[in-house]
Order: sequence, then C-alpha cells, then structure tokens
Amino acid sequence: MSALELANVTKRYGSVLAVDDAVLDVPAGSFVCLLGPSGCGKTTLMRMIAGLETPTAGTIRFNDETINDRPVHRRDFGMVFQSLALFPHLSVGENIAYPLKIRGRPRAERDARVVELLDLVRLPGVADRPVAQLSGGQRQRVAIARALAVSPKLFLLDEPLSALDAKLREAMQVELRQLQERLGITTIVVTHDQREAMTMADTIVVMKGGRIQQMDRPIDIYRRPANAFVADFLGQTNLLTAHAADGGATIADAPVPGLTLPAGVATAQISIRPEDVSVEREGAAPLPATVEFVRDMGSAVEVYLATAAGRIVAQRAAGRNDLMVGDAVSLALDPAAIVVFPAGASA
Ligand SMILES: Nc1ncnc2c1ncn2[C@@H]1O[C@H](COP(=O)(O)OP(=O)(O)OP(=O)(O)O)[C@@H](O)[C@H]1O
Repeated sequence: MSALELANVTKRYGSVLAVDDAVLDVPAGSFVCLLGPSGCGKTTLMRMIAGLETPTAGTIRFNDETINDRPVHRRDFGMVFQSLALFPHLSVGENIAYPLKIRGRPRAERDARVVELLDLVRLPGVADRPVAQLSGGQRQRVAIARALAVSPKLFLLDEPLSALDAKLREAMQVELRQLQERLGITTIVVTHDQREAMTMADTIVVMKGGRIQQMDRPIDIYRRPANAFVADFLGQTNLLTAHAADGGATIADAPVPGLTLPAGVATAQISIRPEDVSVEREGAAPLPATVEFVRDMGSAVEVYLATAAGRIVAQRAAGRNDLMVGDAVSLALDPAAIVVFPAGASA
C-alpha cells in the first residue's frame, strides 16, 4: 500500500520551475532517498511533502487523504534538517521532550519517552547533559530522537548527515537504516551523496533540473540507468558512442562482440561501468588502449586508459596491479553490462 502519493506535483518560484510534474508513490514502511545535484529540486519536493511549501499544481496524498492544504503541525510528520535546529540552552532530555511538552503531555510520560528514545538512538543516560557538550554524531542522534518523539507517521530528513565527517557519516547511515527497519516507519531522506543513497534506500529517486529522472531499487538504477545523467551521477561510468555496423556495433571502429543497437539506430550513447571493462594484453581484445594512470585503492585497482573513443576507466580486482603507465593493452567490454541509451534519453 502507498503511504504517500504525489500526482503531477509542480512548484514554481516566479520563473524558476523548482519541481516539474513529480509523480511518486512511496510504499508504507519503505525508505526512499531523493538524490540529485545541488539545485535539482529535492529540498523543495521534501518541503512540499512536509507542508512547509504549497505546490503550485498537483496533489499530495497521505494514507489516501489529500493533504495539500493541511498545515505542518497537523501532518504528524517527524523532521530532521541539516541544521538540526536543536535548542542549545536546553538539555538533551528537554530537547527530545519538547514536541511532547507543546502537546501538553504529562511530565512522567515525557521522562519515560526520553529514556526510551535515547536507548533507541544508542545514547543512554545523557538526558541531563547540555546539548552544547555533545559531539556532532551525538547531536545527530538527539535530533533524530526528538523527531521520533511523537511517533510520526512519516519521517522526513533533509541532508541529515552532511555536517559529519566521512567515517561517522557512513556509520550513521547504517544506523539510520537499521533504526528505520526496527520502527518500520516510512522514511524519505534528501541527499546529494550517491553512496549514502545506495547504503540506506530501498528506492532511490534521482532528480535533475526539477524533474524525476528515475525511480528504482538502488541496484537497478546502478545496473539499468534510464539515461546518461543517471549513469554518471550514480557511481562511476564510461559514456561512449557506439555505431551500428554489419549487424553488430563498433566503438571507435573497434567491433564490440555481442553488442547490437536497436533496429533503425545508427549511433547511440552507451554506458559501461569500470568493473565491466577488462584489460587484456595488446591485440587480445578489439579496442587498443594505453595505460595513463593506475590507482591502487587496496580494495580494487582502477586503471585509466587512453583510447580512440576517449578515456576509459577499468576496475580490476584487488592486487591485480601489474600494469605500468605507457603499457599498450587492449580492452574487452562485457556486452551484457552495456546499457544503450535511446536517442533523447541523455536528459
Ligand atoms: N524560496 C525560493 N525562492 C526562489 N527560488 C527558490 C526557492 N527555493 C528554491 N528555489 C530554487 O528552486 C530550485 C530548486 O531548489 P532546491 O533547494 O529544491 O534544490 P536542492 O536540490 O535541494 O539543492 P541543494 O542540494 O543545493 O539544497 C533552485 O533553482 C533554487 O534556486
């Protein structure tokens, strides 16, 4: 069942089309990431869901009721923003209990809920500490606990982890996902970080220029991107031009065994991930290449190669670091992993 449904939702600010005709179904209990570069409209979309902005056109429905005109405080959604917006002069416990206090809940209930929520976010026993004494990651948890205090029906987070350093951020991504699974709460997170979206989401919504480009499971977006923008934004890829030739296809005049373009298509853009390019000895595979740079990352080896089709990046298994800059090699592209973009899909 869909918890949240957006039908043709558009938001204009004067001449700026911030969100353009968004259609979105968020199943109950799912974890959705709105992903895209700066200015693509993801925050505006989130703010409309939260009730902080009103759509210029379209309908937002929650649990089968239209909520376009329902004020923020009557939506019963929990929200966490990048700024966290904690009250610095209040203790951790007072921060978390705040939404309960303004709803007139009794003291004993508030105190019990604070203990429960601090356990939930793995921060037990700090209720009396001033917020100012907490680390970034701890503050993050307090903000999450406060947003969950009133058992929201929908949990909305806008770049909640972007102020954290890389390592803590990765740990919090896993924690947030595990927390969401335990609570079963429908969750929407805005992020510009594709790794973050891959870690947490069961559905990723990729946006660009106000428009939703693709909405799918992370692995399907990675393996079957809808267009070149999505392919390039989510993970690393090689975008190349393929030409139809003799019932097959070529790239820079080299045949690509196993690749055919759709009927009637003479030229198409294709995407192939670095791990689907294999580097062979010179002459063994169809596409000649020269090693330009080798990056050994420990967990894998990346090889940058100059070819007649432009630079191609290949990824090899850990330890396969036997190539030298200047080596003449050849490349084989796995045809099953090539994604061909129909004309006009380049977004
Ligand atoms: N209140 C506003 N008034 C005018 N234009 C706005 C307003 N809010 C957003 N915009 C414009 O709408 C577009 C989408 O902005 P939005 O903040 O939703 O993007 P975003 O993807 O969240 O970007 P970022 O990651 O930088 O926050 C941008 O062109 C932005 O300048």
